[in-house]
Amino acid sequence: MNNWYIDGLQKDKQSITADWNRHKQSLIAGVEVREVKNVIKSNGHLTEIYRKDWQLDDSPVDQVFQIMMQPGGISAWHAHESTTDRLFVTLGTMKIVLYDSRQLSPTFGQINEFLVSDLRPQLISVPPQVWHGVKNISANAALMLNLVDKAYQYDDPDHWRVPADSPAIPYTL
Ligand SMILES: Cc1cn([C@H]2C[C@H](O)[C@@H](COP(=O)(O)OP(=O)(O)O[C@H]3O[C@@H](C)C(=O)[C@@H](O)[C@H]3O)O2)c(=O)[nH]c1=O
Repeated sequence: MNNWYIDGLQKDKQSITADWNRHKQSLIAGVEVREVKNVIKSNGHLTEIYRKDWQLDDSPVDQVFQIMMQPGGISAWHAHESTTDRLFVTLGTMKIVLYDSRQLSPTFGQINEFLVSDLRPQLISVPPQVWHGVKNISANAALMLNLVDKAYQYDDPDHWRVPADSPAIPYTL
């Protein structure tokens, strides 16, 4: 009997698996995710960030840079014609959202949403031409590394943007 139902109620769908992995979201074509476990040490912990032998993608690491984001800070939407980003949150918790606008892609129109944190580290490889946006959902400043396969070209940045509230991307950060 559901005589206790009220307007607008919704039943939860599965969000997590029995071993605490996020219920499978099918990845946008070309996106790779590598979950990393923190190695607890007597004086803190150690976290691997990138290894070539993880074979996440075929391209090298040409540059590594770090972004510090204020609490609640949003940096969106970005895309690169030929550069692969590999995003790794080293401090805090960030929401990383991807959108596939590639018309010939098998995952055209798809959104991927990741909650990434130093508590549960992940390396996310974002292929070229996939839109991405990030939001610091922590109460403190967050740090994110980007390990790119083509170093930043000061005189000709491989960087396209649309505003964070662009109706062209069906997601509100
Ligand atoms: C990437 C980069 C930027 N810059 C300069 C350019 C600019 O004046 C300033 C800020 O750079 P951006 O506008 O690219 O930063 P931002 O808008 O925060 O974009 C960054 O955010 C994330 C989510 C991405 O995906 C990245 O590709 C990255 O470019 O720093 C460098 O000097 N060296 C670099 O390697």
